[in-house]
Amino acid sequence: MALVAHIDSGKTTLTESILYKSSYLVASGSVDTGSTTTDFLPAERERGITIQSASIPVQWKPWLFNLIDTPGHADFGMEVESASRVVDGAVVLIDSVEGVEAQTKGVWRQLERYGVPTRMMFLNKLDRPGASFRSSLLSLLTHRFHPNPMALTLPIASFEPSNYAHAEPGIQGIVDLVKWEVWRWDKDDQGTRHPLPRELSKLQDSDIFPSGHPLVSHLPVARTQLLENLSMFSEELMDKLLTMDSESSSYLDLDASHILPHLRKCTLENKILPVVCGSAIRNIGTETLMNYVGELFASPLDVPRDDSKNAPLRMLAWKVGWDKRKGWMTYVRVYSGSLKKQSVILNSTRNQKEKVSKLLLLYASEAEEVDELPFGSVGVILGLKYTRTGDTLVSPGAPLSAQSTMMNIVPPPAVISSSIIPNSHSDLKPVQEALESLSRTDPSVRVDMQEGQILVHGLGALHLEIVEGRLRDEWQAQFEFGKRRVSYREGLGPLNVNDGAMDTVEIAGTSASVSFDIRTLDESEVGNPLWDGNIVLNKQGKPIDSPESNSTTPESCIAAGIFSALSNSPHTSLPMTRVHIQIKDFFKPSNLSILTGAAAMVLRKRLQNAESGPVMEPYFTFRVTVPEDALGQVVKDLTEHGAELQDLADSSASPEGGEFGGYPEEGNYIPPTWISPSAASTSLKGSKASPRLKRSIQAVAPLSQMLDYNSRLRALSGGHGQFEMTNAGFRVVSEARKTEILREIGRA
Ligand SMILES: Nc1nc2c(ncn2[C@@H]2O[C@H](COP(=O)(O)OP(=O)(O)OP(=O)(O)O)[C@@H](O)[C@H]2O)c(=O)[nH]1
Repeated sequence: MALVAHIDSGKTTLTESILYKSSYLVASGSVDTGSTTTDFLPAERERGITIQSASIPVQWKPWLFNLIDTPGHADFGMEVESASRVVDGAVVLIDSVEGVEAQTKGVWRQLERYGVPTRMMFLNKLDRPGASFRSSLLSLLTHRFHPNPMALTLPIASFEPSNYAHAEPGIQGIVDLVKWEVWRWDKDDQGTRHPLPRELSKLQDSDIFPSGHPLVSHLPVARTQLLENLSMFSEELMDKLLTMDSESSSYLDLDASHILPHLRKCTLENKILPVVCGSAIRNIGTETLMNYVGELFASPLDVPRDDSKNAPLRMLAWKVGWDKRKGWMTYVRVYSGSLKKQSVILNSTRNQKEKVSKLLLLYASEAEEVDELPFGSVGVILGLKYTRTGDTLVSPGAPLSAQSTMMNIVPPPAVISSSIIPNSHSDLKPVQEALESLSRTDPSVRVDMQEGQILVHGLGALHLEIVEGRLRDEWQAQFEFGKRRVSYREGLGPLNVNDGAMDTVEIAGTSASVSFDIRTLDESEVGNPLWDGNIVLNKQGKPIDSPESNSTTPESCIAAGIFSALSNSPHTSLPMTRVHIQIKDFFKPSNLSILTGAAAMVLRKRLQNAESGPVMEPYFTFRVTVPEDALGQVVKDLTEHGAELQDLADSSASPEGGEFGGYPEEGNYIPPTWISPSAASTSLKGSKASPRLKRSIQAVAPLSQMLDYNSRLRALSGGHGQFEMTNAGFRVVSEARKTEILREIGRA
């Protein structure tokens, strides 16, 4: 199970709270004092952000979870990508002051891409002034997360009725609408549980809510709506409700045991999106969340796979780490069979045998050595030398059918690069080795040589900063970092040559022949705008994912040549993207290894003969929040830097459901605004222009124009502006901009 969300939504804080509640920690740590369990890299503790995802086994009641805390910053998106590939469930956190944010959508897309079977939303930070349960729930509809978000719990802002009238912010308790109980936190972080009466009259007289408390009359309405909405997806529940009298009982006497099986089925079938709430920092709502994760999420047994405990061993390496003392650490999820220590396994992606030395279960930075990793577990293998993220591992004797590789984990595109200059000649080799090791632990870091210079490519400016720090701290490399440069791409230009002709080249006296079909990818084949790459197919039309380090078949040798030629266009030396190539035919030479060079030469010649293609540059979506009085200046600066404005909003305005493009509110229970009274107080502010009122702007801009945006925004807003950015994909540039780019890279 993974916790995923936009940066700063509280994932690490919630992880601490879960560990604390599951008795793993004596007292929960804090990101604000740098004492958390999962953020253990020095850079994570210094900055209070998660950079690498950490996996911890957690025993919660009868359930055993592997909890993965992932980074929220888009620059570390590779970690979410890998986690999404291996989990059966994800809890998506939302900061209830902000609602759905840019990266919430980013991680949601990643969960969808890998088909994570079960998901739940946790509306966090309800203790904060300005938090709104209603607006956050509505933002799930407006942003089209799910047509049926279903609130299973509601926040109790206060047990004192008059606080609702005076718009006192906060959260003191939670109502569980399914289990029909109230959780109450007085001062400490231990909540007490109180079952609610099953009869309306008793509910009104109960001593849980003092008389006049607005929730007393609202809760039966909320439960009735929840059950009626759920019954739309379950005939059995509907039949049951029809036999009950909703007027007199409001379905209050229906026990949770009659509701949970329907909730679980609808969650597994993705018909509803369960929503719970709380405040991670105060340990409010953690237990209810974990109970629902246990009760509703898919277990490895629910997910339809033909694998099982007794099937042959099959694992996916979802992350590779490096530790000074332990060496290479390969994080795996065991999909079938079980793995014993001191055994030999086969990396079926690379066709390479590997020796397992030790097996570990990790508790963030602490490790426990075990003899076996059973089916369903997430653990670490020590001793593997060749395995990389995304590789499939099986037992060497496994039947061929079990050796097929699983869906690969594809790193998001690199958009920024920097040159690395070793301090002296003797530092060159250690720097290269450090880079090789680092890119093995983080496949979203790519390294190449261009005109004698080492270039390191990453997902954003912060990513490169972390790379720089890790090279120095973890590998003690001695180097200087050059100027950061945006990464550009070239597409395929019109082809001039006779398509598909067999080209023969001679290398070292041996001749080899290859032919390809080449074309530009269609829009429909690109699919996700963030996708960046080429499609290479073998003769039978099967995709070849990435160049293998030690190619053994003629076609993998040819593919290695294709990838090498595409990494560097003959026109601009930029990497080529969105090219579709199929190997059409080849003549196998006596020496296989020359096929790689031959394929690269043939392809390069074809590309040279083609006209030069469109140049593309990375665009980012910027969400900028500034005081009203700085708005004009900030907008002007954005437009001057080539940004396209998408949205201007009063940042305190709550998104209304049913907005253009959103899912309709009908058929959903949407609580009233007063449920979180602090939100009511915020919306009373009105929209009169005031220098304190914050406004937010959303714009899409070329990254190249925004590298110094941090300092620019500081100057424009007197230090009161904030922004966040997410990758919006590569876009084709105008002819004028192409000339500028070619000049910048020294090709004009
Ligand atoms: N008021 C309030 N603050 C919270 C809550 N949960 C987390 N925070 C604070 O929000 C900030 C971010 O919390 P983190 O737990 O680091 O968030 P994160 O989502 O793990 O952040 P990244 O991993 O960097 O994406 C910290 O200052 C926390 O103390 C909450 O429930 N209420």
